Amino acid sequence: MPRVLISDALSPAAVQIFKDRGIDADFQPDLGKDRDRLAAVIGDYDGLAIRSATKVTAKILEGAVRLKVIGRAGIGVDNVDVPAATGRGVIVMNTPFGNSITTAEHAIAMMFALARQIPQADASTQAGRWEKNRFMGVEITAKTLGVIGCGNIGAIVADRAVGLRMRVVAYDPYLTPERALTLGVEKVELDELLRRADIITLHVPMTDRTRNILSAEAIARTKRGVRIVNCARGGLVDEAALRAALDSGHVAGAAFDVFAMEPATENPLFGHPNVVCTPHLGASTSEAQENVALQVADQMSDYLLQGAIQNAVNFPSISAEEAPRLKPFVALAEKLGSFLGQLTEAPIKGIRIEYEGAVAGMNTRALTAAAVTGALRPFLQDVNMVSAPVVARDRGIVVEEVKRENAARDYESFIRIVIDAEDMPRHAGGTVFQDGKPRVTEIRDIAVDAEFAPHMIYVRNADQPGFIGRFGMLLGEAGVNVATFALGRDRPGGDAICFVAVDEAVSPELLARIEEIPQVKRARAVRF
Ligand SMILES: NC(=O)c1ccc[n+]([C@@H]2O[C@H](COP(=O)([O-])OP(=O)(O)OC[C@H]3O[C@@H](n4cnc5c(N)ncnc54)[C@H](O)[C@@H]3O)[C@@H](O)[C@H]2O)c1
Ligand SMILES: O=C(O)[C@H](O)COP(=O)(O)O
Repeated sequence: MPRVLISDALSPAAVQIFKDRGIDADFQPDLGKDRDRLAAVIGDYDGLAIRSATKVTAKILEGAVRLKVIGRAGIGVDNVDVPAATGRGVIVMNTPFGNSITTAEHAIAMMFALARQIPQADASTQAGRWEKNRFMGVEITAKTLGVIGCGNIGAIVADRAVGLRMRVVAYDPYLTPERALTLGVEKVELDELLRRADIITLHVPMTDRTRNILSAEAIARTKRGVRIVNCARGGLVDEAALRAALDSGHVAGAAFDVFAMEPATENPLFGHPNVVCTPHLGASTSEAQENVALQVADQMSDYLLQGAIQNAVNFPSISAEEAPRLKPFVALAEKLGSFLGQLTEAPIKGIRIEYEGAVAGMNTRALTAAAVTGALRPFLQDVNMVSAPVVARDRGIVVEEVKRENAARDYESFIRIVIDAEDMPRHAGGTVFQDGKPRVTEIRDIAVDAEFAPHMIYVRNADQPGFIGRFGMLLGEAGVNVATFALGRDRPGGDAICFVAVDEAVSPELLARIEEIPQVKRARAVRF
């Protein structure tokens, strides 16, 4: 039974989903904050379910020997070292929509809190001071809201702001004019947004390009009296520069839910009278937490139990309906890749995967990842479908896909793999029959028909009489039982191949004796 560790404060609904799906879920909501303890136990789990409090570093992943999937019950995966996870073959998935409305509502609430100084007025009133003249607010209506990042959350904020009769300008290089029109927002460049906005709200992910997007220089270009809301990520705004701009009165107020350092116990913004802070509460409603917990538990279970992949940030999706149909072709691609990889002795320069017929319309990215996995595994034991494309890229191996939807052969689907190594190119092809079993149907342009078996012998020989008898005799003398025997040749008396499944591992001595048969050019033991 797969084991999942829940190391953050996910809704307990997730535990029930895992249990119902037959997965052992260990609910330890405070464990994620203790990196040493997490590192000590992570090796026992197949899945890790987190929110933002668990930092999954490369060091923690070093001990994650069983880990197959990290599920983020939420949106941002910047607390996960995704390249390190990918390198170890671990899927990282999130729930990209489950908390969007809730977070957008928090941003709107923060905007109102700033405009009417509600937290400050509340504190003053409850302290017994009736300071009616101290808290003079501003109206939201007809003000210009500048939305930086108009994706899922930014678009909801924009929609709500239009409903509040605000003018909305948005800076997002990926926002299409059609989408802007639908949302009722004006698409502008960042400079124009900074110049025009009365309130700025950030909704971009944290990337190298967005880090410090509101730098000291950018803040200096904003309208005097601007208010700034950040419910996206700490580090998007230069906090020290913002504090200086608040102190000088250039910025009238700031409402922050996220901080450069979290948990934020100290921060340059703290203590300023026009600052409102919440402790990363953007996603914290019962509705959003139930959404993301249920979704992440289902997604993780689908992957651990069926191989279905949804919302992975480091692998293409494979739907639950698609997974069973894809499975035999994944096996075929991996086995063909493995066959050629086992024959390859020189460094691999390129891997080309050709898809013909119905398979060309399937999820070929997953199949290609499987083929590359097979090809690399003879050299790198730990590689899997998640890590293989990255491992190949890092080694300068060019991976290429060719698709022909019209089947050129007798098969409904055909996969051919060509491995270009420094010594020579090698290729083999195969298909999946009705029985769901992958078969190799072509090796070196020679037609053959063989199933894959755990132990096989591959022989290249001259098509001359006497070979099969001697070969069979050697196997018999060595006590090796033959399970299946497939032969092929390019023409009578030409090049021939022989692909034989045997019941046990083949010794190097037996292979050497096979290679001594006069017709044999090459004999190799291969395993699947
Ligand atoms: N405070 C919270 O609790 C909370 C909750 C949920 C999400 N978030 C954060 O909110 C942010 C937005 O989430 P989302 O779901 O809307 O993401 P999203 O991917 O749907 O939208 C992000 C948008 O930013 C745009 N973008 C990317 N780079 C940009 C750049 N350099 N300049 C301008 N725009 C750029 C993208 O085109 C995209 O439209 C993320 O950082 C997420 O982690 C915070
Ligand atoms: O990216 C997110 O989904 C938010 O930052 C929410 O984080 P949380 O799950 O830790 O509240």
